[in-house]
Amino acid sequence: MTATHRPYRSVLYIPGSNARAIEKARGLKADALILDLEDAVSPDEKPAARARVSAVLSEGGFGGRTLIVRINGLDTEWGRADAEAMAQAGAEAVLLPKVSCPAELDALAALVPQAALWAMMETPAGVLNAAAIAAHPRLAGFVLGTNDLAKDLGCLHRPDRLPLITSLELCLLAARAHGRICVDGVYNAFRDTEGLRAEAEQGRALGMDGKTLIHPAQIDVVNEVFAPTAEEIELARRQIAAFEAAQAEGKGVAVVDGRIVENLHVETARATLSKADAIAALETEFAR
Ligand SMILES: CC(C)(COP(=O)(O)OP(=O)(O)OC[C@H]1O[C@@H](n2cnc3c(N)ncnc32)[C@H](O)[C@@H]1OP(=O)(O)O)[C@@H](O)C(=O)NCCC(=O)NCCSC(=O)C[C@H](O)C(=O)O
Ligand SMILES: [Mg+2]
Repeated sequence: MTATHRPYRSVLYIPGSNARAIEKARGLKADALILDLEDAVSPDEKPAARARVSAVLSEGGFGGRTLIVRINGLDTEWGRADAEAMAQAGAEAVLLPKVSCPAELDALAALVPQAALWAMMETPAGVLNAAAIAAHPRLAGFVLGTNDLAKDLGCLHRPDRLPLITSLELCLLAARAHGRICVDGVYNAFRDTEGLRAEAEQGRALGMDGKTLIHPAQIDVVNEVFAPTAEEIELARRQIAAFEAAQAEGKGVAVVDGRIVENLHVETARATLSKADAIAALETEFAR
């Protein structure tokens, strides 16, 4: 699976300092894992966490899950050593926090020549430069950092996320304009399943590929919310079949359930089926 065809419904942060959580993650049904060296790791623990994450990457054992390492910013005392260690360990993907302009990705790209780059979108400057950041040739995707963003904006954490909507949309627009993945921010109240579901549904409605998570209890809900439903899959199949039948009769438009189906709808239908297939393939790997 290529980076853009992998599912990113559930993207779980794991503190790089927490050996038990890392071990547990090998059996969790998260589509992707972020091994964190930044905010989840205290300054005292950072060198040991870096060494642990390097060792964990060499050991493997994570099946088809995408492994992303969030390093410290390159303007911190740890960032450069993190990046060099991840290059040495052959990390497949590296996530840079608080990206504010593409030049920061250039600096990272030079340090990790083998890795796909991911950018945390979590500062006002970063959001305003989202299009230029998304255009970076090595970028795989955005991860929204809604806690840092709320801090810098000075906005309230509201269930409807109204103060963040413009930023979420700007990042999505930029990501989609350049064919990048866009993963929503975390829901902090990790034992509040209904609150998580509501926020995940909002993210899916906006167009996010998935949601970042902080606790295993959050995985099942977002896997469900960000997967095509059985009804969506069945509708997609009928739309494709009806459009192909219409085309065979020389028509450019079909009608399904009283709604028109044109080639653009068929593109969406095919994307739905391909996402469902990618999820099924990954879930087969989870079951091994
Ligand atoms: C939030 C937690 C501190 C809660 O931890 P804990 O009290 O240990 O939870 P539980 O006892 O319920 O844990 C049950 C078992 O699950 C394992 N566990 C817990 N969390 C994880 C995890 N993230 N990944 C894998 N496994 C996990 C425990 O080890 C228990 O296992 P077992 O003993 O075998 O039963 C904790 O969940 C936590 O630290 N979460 C991650 C926090 C984090 O990564 N924060 C930084 C990322 S969010 C961020 O930075 C936001 C962004 O930048 C922004 O700006 O918005
Ligand atoms: Mg942050």
